[in-house]
Amino acid sequence: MAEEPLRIADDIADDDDRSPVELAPAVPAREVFRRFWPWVRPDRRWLPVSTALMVAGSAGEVASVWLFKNLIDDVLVPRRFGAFWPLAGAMVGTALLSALLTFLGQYSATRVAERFLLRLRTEVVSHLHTLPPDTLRRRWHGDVVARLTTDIDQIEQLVASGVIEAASALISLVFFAGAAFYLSWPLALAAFAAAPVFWFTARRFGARIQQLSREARRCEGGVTAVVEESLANSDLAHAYNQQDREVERVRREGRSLLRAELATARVAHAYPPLLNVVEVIGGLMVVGLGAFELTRDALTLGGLLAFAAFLAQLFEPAQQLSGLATVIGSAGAGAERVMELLATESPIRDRPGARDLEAVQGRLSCQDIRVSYPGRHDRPALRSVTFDVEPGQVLAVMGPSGAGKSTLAKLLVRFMDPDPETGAIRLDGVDLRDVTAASVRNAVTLLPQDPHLFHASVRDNIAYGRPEATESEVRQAAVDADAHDFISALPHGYQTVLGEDGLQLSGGQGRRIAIARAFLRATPVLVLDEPTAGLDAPAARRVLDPLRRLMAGRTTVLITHDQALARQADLVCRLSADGVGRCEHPEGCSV
Ligand SMILES: Nc1ncnc2c1ncn2[C@@H]1O[C@H](COP(=O)(O)OP(=O)(O)OP(=O)(O)O)[C@@H](O)[C@H]1O
Repeated sequence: MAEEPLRIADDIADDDDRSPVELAPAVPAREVFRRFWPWVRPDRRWLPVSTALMVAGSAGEVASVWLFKNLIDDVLVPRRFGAFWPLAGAMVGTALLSALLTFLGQYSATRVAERFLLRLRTEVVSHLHTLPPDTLRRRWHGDVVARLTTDIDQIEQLVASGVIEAASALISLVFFAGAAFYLSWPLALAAFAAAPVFWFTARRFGARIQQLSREARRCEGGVTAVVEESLANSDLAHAYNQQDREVERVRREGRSLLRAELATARVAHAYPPLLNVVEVIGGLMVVGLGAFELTRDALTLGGLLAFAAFLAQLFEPAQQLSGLATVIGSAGAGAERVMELLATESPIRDRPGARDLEAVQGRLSCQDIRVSYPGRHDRPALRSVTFDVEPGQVLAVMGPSGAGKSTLAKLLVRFMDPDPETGAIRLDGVDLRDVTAASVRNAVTLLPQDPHLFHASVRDNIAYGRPEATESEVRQAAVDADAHDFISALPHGYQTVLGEDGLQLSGGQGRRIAIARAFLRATPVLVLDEPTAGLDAPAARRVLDPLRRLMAGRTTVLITHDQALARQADLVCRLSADGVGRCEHPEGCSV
């Protein structure tokens, strides 16, 4: 599902030279509004308020220009200085009021825009967190980050600030145009002859910009993804002397982005100067006609200058409105990518009416399950796996690489479910598919190989699964995990922020933090995925003691390659290379 839009586009691309983005369907503005309006809705009352304030600011500008006309006609031309002071006072007052209203309008528009961004970004992130890790891993993280930043920004520029700007530009346009017509309708008609040219160019340019900016956004996602992956694997790049290759990878993606951005810039930056040419021609026509009107006394000098000022003011909202085509184009491109993220569904969904698992004892059974990854139904990762583990017993799971051990761990925390129409995994006799995934995860703690340390204090890292834990509970968990001594020796003890000032823990210390985290959760079932893998013998020994304490009295599924560790288990499940499970007592008698 997640990959679908690109896959479809790739298929088409086989017999077409255009890029996938050019071929993917554009999202029309109406659809962008329909999909993203719910995140604007809580602030919808502010849209007219911001628009009204900005329009009032524009009205103030109209009034200022009108006062300027009076200044010329009543003070400068007749050389009557007496009328200057009241006019000057009125002009300053109007300018101040107009500045205040414009400020308030723009501030409230920014507030609406930022609150929209906050809501939508949080919603997309919360949707991403409904997806199991495998579904997320299938995507480039950098590309997801680009969708959460640039693409969401572009949607905002249409559905929140775009609405306010368009409405206030439209109303300002009416104000300035009304004032211009009031001053001299023949001049105004001449000036407005340029309007169809604006409209036509806006449409042509808008469509092209939409197409180009979609390609640019796709390339930007690629750059972010490669930079992120490259930095995340920097130790490998250094160790294998592949830094230049990593730089080249980023440069290659960057070149595609450069090409796409330049193509967009050629169109987007050609547009305003072209409009300026139209503006100059329109202005000259007005001056020529204005001079004619002056000679036949149909217009005063102040009137002509005020007219020119209105016209200049009018071009800004006109340009804003025609720039809307660009905004619509970019928002359509961003919307397509964000909608695709939101449409990615989790393969793990609670059944309607699924209840919570409660008061779990820890009797774990697995009956003849088969498990396949998406698109690999012909080659199941696990099949015919059966075992029964009583509360408090330890089941060691062994098997060669690729046999399906980690897949079994994923099933036990419901990152995946067994294939439909096959057996079930039961906890205290309840099929895990019949209860909520959250309650399964409340009963089962997974200790993955990677301790997953966050850039946060040691205390917060330990309390990750129970943020409300008291300081003494956190400390006790660290003591139980044999981590208290090295934590106390850190510069700020439990408040030391990991990763800050280059502070890294050793592999064994990291594991013990993770064990402390598991102690604090204190669930009846544990899944340990190769808890000593990657550690040297002394570090592994330091991890084993706290692990034994952790496992005591808890049903434990222990994935391991270590024969010595497996011998201490109550049961052993051996998975063959093709994912078939066979269970036995450690001594070799079949269960
Ligand atoms: N996300 C995935 N998508 C598709 N196939 C997968 C995925 N994860 C694992 N597999 C496949 O499922 C099979 C079992 O993988 P799994 O990771 O469970 O093996 P394992 O026994 O844990 O291996 P190892 O000891 O090397 O960690 C392998 O053939 C693997 O290629």
